[in-house]
Amino acid sequence: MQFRIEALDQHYGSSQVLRQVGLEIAPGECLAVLGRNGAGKTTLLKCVMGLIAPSAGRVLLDGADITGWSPNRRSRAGIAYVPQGREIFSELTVGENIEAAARAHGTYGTAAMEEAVSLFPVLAEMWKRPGGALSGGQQQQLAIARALVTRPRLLILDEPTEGIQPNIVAAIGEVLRALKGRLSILLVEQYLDFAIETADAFLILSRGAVVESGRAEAMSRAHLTRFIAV
Ligand SMILES: Nc1ncnc2c1ncn2[C@@H]1O[C@H](COP(=O)(O)OP(=O)(O)OP(=O)(O)O)[C@@H](O)[C@H]1O
Repeated sequence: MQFRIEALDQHYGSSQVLRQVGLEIAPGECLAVLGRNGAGKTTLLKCVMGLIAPSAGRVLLDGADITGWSPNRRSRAGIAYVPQGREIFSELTVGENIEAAARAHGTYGTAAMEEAVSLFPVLAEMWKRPGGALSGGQQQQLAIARALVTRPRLLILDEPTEGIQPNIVAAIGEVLRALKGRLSILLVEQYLDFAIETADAFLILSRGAVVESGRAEAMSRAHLTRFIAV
Protein backbone atom coordinates (compact mmCIF):
# COMPACT_ATOMS: atom_id res chain seq x y z
CA MET A 1 0.00 0.00 0.00
CA GLN A 2 1.27 3.42 -0.97
CA PHE A 3 0.11 6.29 1.18
CA ARG A 4 0.91 9.89 0.48
CA ILE A 5 -0.17 13.36 1.53
CA GLU A 6 0.56 16.42 -0.56
CA ALA A 7 0.59 20.06 0.56
CA LEU A 8 -2.16 19.75 3.15
CA ASP A 9 -3.53 22.93 4.72
CA GLN A 10 -6.11 22.98 7.50
CA HIS A 11 -7.79 25.87 9.26
CA TYR A 12 -10.00 26.09 12.32
CA GLY A 13 -11.84 29.32 11.55
CA SER A 14 -9.20 31.90 10.79
CA SER A 15 -6.34 30.05 12.49
CA GLN A 16 -4.20 27.85 10.28
CA VAL A 17 -3.32 24.56 11.97
CA LEU A 18 -1.62 22.63 9.13
CA ARG A 19 0.66 24.29 6.62
CA GLN A 20 1.63 22.53 3.41
CA VAL A 21 2.11 19.19 5.16
CA GLY A 22 3.42 16.41 2.95
CA LEU A 23 4.38 12.87 3.86
CA GLU A 24 4.75 9.40 2.45
CA ILE A 25 4.60 6.02 4.16
CA ALA A 26 6.43 3.15 2.54
CA PRO A 27 4.49 -0.13 2.37
CA GLY A 28 4.79 -2.07 5.61
CA GLU A 29 6.61 0.71 7.44
CA CYS A 30 5.81 2.84 10.46
CA LEU A 31 6.03 6.62 10.21
CA ALA A 32 6.03 8.40 13.57
CA VAL A 33 4.84 11.99 13.74
CA LEU A 34 6.36 13.97 16.58
CA GLY A 35 5.75 17.51 17.75
CA ARG A 36 4.88 19.56 20.77
CA ASN A 37 1.36 19.92 22.13
CA GLY A 38 -0.76 21.84 19.67
CA ALA A 39 1.60 21.24 16.73
CA GLY A 40 -1.28 19.82 14.69
CA LYS A 41 -0.65 16.07 15.00
CA THR A 42 -4.21 15.04 15.84
CA THR A 43 -5.57 17.38 13.20
CA LEU A 44 -3.35 15.69 10.63
CA LEU A 45 -4.65 12.24 11.60
CA LYS A 46 -8.25 13.44 11.40
CA CYS A 47 -7.59 14.70 7.88
CA VAL A 48 -6.14 11.30 6.95
CA MET A 49 -9.25 9.55 8.30
CA GLY A 50 -11.61 12.05 6.65
CA LEU A 51 -13.07 13.27 9.94
CA ILE A 52 -12.24 16.83 8.93
CA ALA A 53 -11.74 18.16 5.43
CA PRO A 54 -8.47 19.91 4.66
CA SER A 55 -8.66 23.41 3.22
CA ALA A 56 -6.13 22.47 0.55
CA GLY A 57 -3.93 19.58 -0.49
CA ARG A 58 -4.44 15.92 -1.39
CA VAL A 59 -4.54 12.55 0.35
CA LEU A 60 -3.56 9.66 -1.93
CA LEU A 61 -4.04 5.94 -1.35
CA ASP A 62 -2.37 3.72 -3.93
CA GLY A 63 -2.33 6.70 -6.25
CA ALA A 64 -6.08 7.36 -5.93
CA ASP A 65 -7.11 10.78 -4.66
CA ILE A 66 -9.19 10.03 -1.55
CA THR A 67 -9.26 13.61 -0.22
CA GLY A 68 -13.04 13.86 -0.60
CA TRP A 69 -13.86 10.37 0.69
CA SER A 70 -15.97 9.86 3.84
CA PRO A 71 -14.44 8.11 6.87
CA ASN A 72 -16.57 5.05 6.08
CA ARG A 73 -15.29 4.78 2.57
CA ARG A 74 -11.70 5.16 3.80
CA SER A 75 -12.34 2.47 6.37
CA ARG A 76 -13.59 0.12 3.67
CA ALA A 77 -10.52 0.95 1.61
CA GLY A 78 -8.30 -0.24 4.46
CA ILE A 79 -7.59 2.72 6.74
CA ALA A 80 -8.23 2.19 10.46
CA TYR A 81 -8.00 4.85 13.15
CA VAL A 82 -7.41 4.42 16.88
CA PRO A 83 -8.11 7.88 18.29
CA GLN A 84 -6.57 9.44 21.34
CA GLY A 85 -8.72 8.44 24.29
CA ARG A 86 -9.58 5.19 22.50
CA GLU A 87 -13.35 5.68 22.20
CA ILE A 88 -14.37 2.11 22.79
CA PHE A 89 -18.01 1.40 23.67
CA SER A 90 -17.80 1.25 27.46
CA GLU A 91 -21.33 -0.16 27.91
CA LEU A 92 -20.68 -3.04 25.52
CA THR A 93 -18.60 -6.04 26.51
CA VAL A 94 -15.14 -6.59 25.09
CA GLY A 95 -16.60 -9.27 22.84
CA GLU A 96 -19.40 -7.02 21.64
CA ASN A 97 -16.91 -4.25 20.82
CA ILE A 98 -14.92 -6.66 18.67
CA GLU A 99 -17.94 -8.33 17.11
CA ALA A 100 -19.59 -5.04 16.18
CA ALA A 101 -16.48 -3.99 14.25
CA ALA A 102 -16.22 -7.40 12.63
CA ARG A 103 -19.86 -7.40 11.55
CA ALA A 104 -19.54 -3.91 10.11
CA HIS A 105 -16.57 -5.04 8.02
CA GLY A 106 -17.73 -8.50 7.08
CA THR A 107 -14.97 -10.21 9.04
CA TYR A 108 -17.15 -11.77 11.77
CA GLY A 109 -15.93 -15.26 12.58
CA THR A 110 -13.05 -15.03 10.13
CA ALA A 111 -9.36 -15.55 10.74
CA ALA A 112 -8.92 -11.74 10.76
CA MET A 113 -11.15 -11.49 13.81
CA GLU A 114 -9.55 -14.43 15.59
CA GLU A 115 -6.08 -13.13 14.90
CA ALA A 116 -6.79 -9.58 16.06
CA VAL A 117 -8.11 -10.94 19.35
CA SER A 118 -5.25 -13.38 19.80
CA LEU A 119 -2.67 -10.60 19.62
CA PHE A 120 -3.81 -9.39 23.04
CA PRO A 121 -4.51 -12.39 25.32
CA VAL A 122 -6.17 -10.19 27.93
CA LEU A 123 -9.12 -9.65 25.58
CA ALA A 124 -10.17 -13.29 25.64
CA GLU A 125 -9.84 -13.27 29.44
CA MET A 126 -12.05 -10.17 29.68
CA TRP A 127 -14.39 -11.11 26.80
CA LYS A 128 -17.61 -10.80 28.81
CA ARG A 129 -16.64 -7.73 30.83
CA PRO A 130 -17.91 -4.29 29.84
CA GLY A 131 -15.32 -2.24 27.99
CA GLY A 132 -15.64 0.44 30.64
CA ALA A 133 -14.43 -2.00 33.33
CA LEU A 134 -11.05 -2.42 31.64
CA SER A 135 -7.94 -0.49 32.67
CA GLY A 136 -6.73 2.24 30.33
CA GLY A 137 -4.08 -0.05 28.91
CA GLN A 138 -6.56 -2.87 28.36
CA GLN A 139 -8.93 -0.44 26.63
CA GLN A 140 -6.09 0.62 24.35
CA GLN A 141 -5.44 -3.02 23.47
CA LEU A 142 -9.14 -3.47 22.77
CA ALA A 143 -9.18 -0.36 20.58
CA ILE A 144 -6.21 -1.61 18.57
CA ALA A 145 -7.70 -5.10 18.19
CA ARG A 146 -10.99 -3.57 17.08
CA ALA A 147 -9.14 -1.59 14.43
CA LEU A 148 -7.27 -4.70 13.28
CA VAL A 149 -10.51 -6.64 12.90
CA THR A 150 -11.20 -4.42 9.88
CA ARG A 151 -8.08 -5.84 8.17
CA PRO A 152 -6.48 -2.43 7.63
CA ARG A 153 -3.66 -1.72 5.25
CA LEU A 154 -2.93 1.52 7.10
CA LEU A 155 -3.30 1.66 10.89
CA ILE A 156 -3.42 5.13 12.43
CA LEU A 157 -2.66 5.48 16.13
CA ASP A 158 -2.92 8.68 18.17
CA GLU A 159 -0.70 8.48 21.26
CA PRO A 160 -1.37 4.80 22.04
CA THR A 161 0.90 4.83 25.11
CA GLU A 162 -0.64 7.84 26.81
CA GLY A 163 -1.34 7.14 30.47
CA ILE A 164 -0.67 3.40 30.13
CA GLN A 165 1.34 1.17 32.44
CA PRO A 166 4.80 0.09 31.18
CA ASN A 167 4.12 -3.63 30.73
CA ILE A 168 1.15 -2.91 28.48
CA VAL A 169 3.14 -0.30 26.54
CA ALA A 170 5.72 -3.03 25.92
CA ALA A 171 3.04 -5.49 24.79
CA ILE A 172 1.56 -2.94 22.37
CA GLY A 173 5.02 -2.16 21.00
CA GLU A 174 5.67 -5.83 20.33
CA VAL A 175 2.40 -6.19 18.47
CA LEU A 176 3.02 -3.12 16.31
CA ARG A 177 6.51 -4.27 15.40
CA ALA A 178 5.17 -7.71 14.49
CA LEU A 179 2.47 -6.15 12.30
CA LYS A 180 4.90 -4.08 10.26
CA GLY A 181 5.57 -5.59 6.90
CA ARG A 182 1.92 -6.63 6.60
CA LEU A 183 0.46 -3.18 7.07
CA SER A 184 1.66 0.41 7.29
CA ILE A 185 1.41 2.42 10.48
CA LEU A 186 0.99 6.15 11.02
CA LEU A 187 1.85 6.78 14.65
CA VAL A 188 1.53 10.00 16.66
CA GLU A 189 3.53 9.51 19.82
CA GLN A 190 4.97 11.70 22.56
CA TYR A 191 6.79 8.85 24.27
CA LEU A 192 10.07 9.01 22.44
CA ASP A 193 11.53 5.63 23.43
CA PHE A 194 8.41 3.90 22.12
CA ALA A 195 8.53 5.89 18.89
CA ILE A 196 12.22 5.11 18.38
CA GLU A 197 11.65 1.38 18.94
CA THR A 198 8.71 1.29 16.55
CA ALA A 199 9.28 3.79 13.72
CA ASP A 200 11.15 3.36 10.45
CA ALA A 201 10.87 7.05 9.65
CA PHE A 202 10.04 10.28 11.48
CA LEU A 203 8.22 13.44 10.60
CA ILE A 204 8.40 16.42 12.93
CA LEU A 205 5.62 19.00 13.04
CA SER A 206 6.04 22.44 14.51
CA ARG A 207 3.19 24.95 14.42
CA GLY A 208 1.52 22.91 11.72
CA ALA A 209 4.49 22.70 9.37
CA VAL A 210 6.92 19.87 8.69
CA VAL A 211 10.26 21.03 10.05
CA GLU A 212 12.12 17.76 9.64
CA SER A 213 11.63 14.29 8.20
CA GLY A 214 13.83 11.33 7.51
CA ARG A 215 14.77 7.73 8.15
CA ALA A 216 14.82 6.64 11.79
CA GLU A 217 18.41 5.46 11.59
CA ALA A 218 19.50 8.93 10.51
CA MET A 219 17.98 10.64 13.57
CA SER A 220 19.62 10.48 16.98
CA ARG A 221 17.62 10.41 20.18
CA ALA A 222 19.15 13.71 21.27
CA HIS A 223 18.12 15.30 17.99
CA LEU A 224 14.53 14.04 18.24
CA THR A 225 14.25 15.11 21.88
CA ARG A 226 14.66 18.74 20.88
CA PHE A 227 11.40 18.60 18.99
CA ILE A 228 9.13 17.10 21.58
CA ALA A 229 10.11 18.65 24.90
CA VAL A 230 6.88 20.37 25.93
N1 LIG B 1 -11.93 21.80 16.95
C1 LIG B 1 -11.02 22.78 17.05
N2 LIG B 1 -11.35 24.08 16.90
C2 LIG B 1 -10.44 25.06 17.00
N3 LIG B 1 -9.13 24.85 17.21
C3 LIG B 1 -8.72 23.59 17.36
C4 LIG B 1 -9.64 22.47 17.29
N4 LIG B 1 -8.94 21.33 17.48
C5 LIG B 1 -7.66 21.70 17.67
N5 LIG B 1 -7.51 23.04 17.58
C6 LIG B 1 -6.26 23.80 17.69
O1 LIG B 1 -5.44 23.40 16.63
C7 LIG B 1 -4.09 23.29 17.05
C8 LIG B 1 -3.57 21.89 16.75
O2 LIG B 1 -4.28 20.96 17.58
P1 LIG B 1 -3.98 19.38 17.51
O3 LIG B 1 -4.89 18.74 18.50
O4 LIG B 1 -4.02 18.94 16.11
O5 LIG B 1 -2.48 19.34 18.02
P2 LIG B 1 -1.64 18.12 18.58
O6 LIG B 1 -0.28 18.29 18.02
O7 LIG B 1 -2.34 16.86 18.34
O8 LIG B 1 -1.58 18.43 20.13
P3 LIG B 1 -1.75 17.46 21.39
O9 LIG B 1 -0.45 16.77 21.53
O10 LIG B 1 -2.02 18.43 22.50
O11 LIG B 1 -2.91 16.55 21.12
C9 LIG B 1 -4.05 23.67 18.52
O12 LIG B 1 -3.68 25.02 18.62
C10 LIG B 1 -5.47 23.46 18.96
O13 LIG B 1 -5.80 24.34 19.99
